[in-house]
Amino acid sequence: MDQNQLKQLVAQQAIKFVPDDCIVGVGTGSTVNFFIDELAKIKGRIKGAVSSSEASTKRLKEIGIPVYDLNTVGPDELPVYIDGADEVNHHLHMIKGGGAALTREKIIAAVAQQFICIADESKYVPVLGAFPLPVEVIPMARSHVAREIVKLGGHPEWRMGVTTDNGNIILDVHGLQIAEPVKLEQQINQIVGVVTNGLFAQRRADVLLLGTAAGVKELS
Ligand SMILES: O=C[C@H](O)[C@H](O)[C@H](O)COP(=O)(O)O
Repeated sequence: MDQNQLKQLVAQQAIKFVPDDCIVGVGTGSTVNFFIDELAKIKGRIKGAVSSSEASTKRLKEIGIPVYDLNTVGPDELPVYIDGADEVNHHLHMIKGGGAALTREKIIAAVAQQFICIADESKYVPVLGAFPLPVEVIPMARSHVAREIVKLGGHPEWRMGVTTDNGNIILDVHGLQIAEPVKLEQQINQIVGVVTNGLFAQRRADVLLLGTAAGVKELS
């Protein structure tokens, strides 16, 4: 099976976590795009979605799924958030933000009762950090944040030409072997000018659906 087939497989499995009549949290990325295709097949049994990016919102609307403003949706109405990851470890800590949607993703993940991560097996790693850690930064703070990240041992690189849905820039931090994800997530978020970073460790996934050649493995 190729990578896209594995992504489709986990997207199909994720549907079983979507209760009837609910509002479902929808992430961003190529794996989630397969999930949106699956949602199209069951759209009659859900109320709608909240979305973590303009790109996912557009896809959801195209297939006729109503997209709610998160401010009008409480945790009781949001049983599940489904999203991909760039890397995930056995604690279900993740690196996210390869598609620059990390901040809205983290906000929806904070509200949802359950976070289901869907990923193909290439994303499953023993130690996070080979994938450069995305950090969303207020544009005027770019150089300051970059200098502070160097003090933490990282090598930040400005993702040129990319503006997030929130009007900010992304620094991709190379060279980190992330032994303590919760601590590093906090340290980077404390730098003035950082909106948030792509470590999802304080709020990790509750369930990982991992697409492998032998089928979908469920870890929790
Ligand atoms: O900003 C993007 C998100 O965090 C994605 O969920 C992540 O990059 C994984 O995307 P993909 O499913 O395309 O590998």
